Amino acid sequence: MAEIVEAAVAVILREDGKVLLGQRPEGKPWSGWWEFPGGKIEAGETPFHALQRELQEEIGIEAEVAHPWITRVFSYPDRTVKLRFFTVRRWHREPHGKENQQLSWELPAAVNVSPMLPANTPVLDALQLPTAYAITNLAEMGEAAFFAALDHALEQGLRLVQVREKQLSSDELERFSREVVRRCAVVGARVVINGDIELARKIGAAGVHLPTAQLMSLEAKPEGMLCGASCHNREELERASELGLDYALLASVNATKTHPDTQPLGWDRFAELIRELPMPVYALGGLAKSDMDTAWEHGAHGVAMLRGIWR
Ligand SMILES: Nc1nc2c([nH]c(=O)n2[C@H]2C[C@H](O)[C@@H](COP(=O)(O)OP(=O)(O)OP(=O)(O)O)O2)c(=O)[nH]1
Repeated sequence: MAEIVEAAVAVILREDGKVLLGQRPEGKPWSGWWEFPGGKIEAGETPFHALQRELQEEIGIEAEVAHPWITRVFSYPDRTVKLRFFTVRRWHREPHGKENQQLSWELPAAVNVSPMLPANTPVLDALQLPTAYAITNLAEMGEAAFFAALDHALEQGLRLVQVREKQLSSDELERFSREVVRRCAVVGARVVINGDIELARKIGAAGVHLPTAQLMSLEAKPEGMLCGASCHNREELERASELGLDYALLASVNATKTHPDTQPLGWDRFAELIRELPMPVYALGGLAKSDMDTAWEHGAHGVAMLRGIWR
């Protein structure tokens, strides 16, 4: 079996949404290709220490905090790499190329430098998922209050919404979903439809969100659309990873009104369950935007909300 190289890699995120990319210097394999700053984890080093050392050596910064994010395994012709990604939102000093390499701040949705190391393409897709994820709550709010809250949340920056309204007839669901898609499109927000791949395609939604039963029975990820799933345990998360889904929701972090009898996971169990997964995972269950930092600290991509977002 080919050697497995483990690396610690930093997604350094600026407040304007841009991430820092660097060009691999002369003399290294794949020189000239663009990558996230980082490098090999040496014997005896933790991933976090390797990250700090590489950031210091390559770009002269110190991460103030670095949160574990996703872990991706990729096979190059000569080696397999296991890339442990961290997000870094606060750091000390200004990054500069200490190895004479070019650096560039880029929007994940519109990267202007190339070529990118091939392992990183899905990572740029994952970075286009916003950190706040909303689930519709028409059932409890009624249409007028819901649409007012949706418009307000979109104005405040919401960019990803799941339509989940199990009480509606199929006609009502189509009508409601079309209206959500229409309002979201105005600001470029994406919509996923719970459980209905056909409806998602028919109305031009960005994708579909699979309830757990559908996740476990589906044989392949639906093509050409954003696709996530609801998970409650490691087995379901691994299924989502095998299918190559774009994200997962893991519930329930706290006790919720919708599922009062379910034993909540709590943050430590949440962090344990999502370790080393290749796709971003949102924390769900009794959470609000104010829980974002705690979610990041525990490895989540962000927070999914059914009630907390509409207040
Ligand atoms: N740093 C980094 N490495 C990546 C990324 N994507 C990706 O496939 N890789 C691969 C390239 C390498 O095979 C491996 C990381 O090793 P590296 O060559 O950057 O590590 P290093 O700086 O410690 O290298 P070296 O001087 O010891 O040769 O992971 C990425 O975004 N950043």
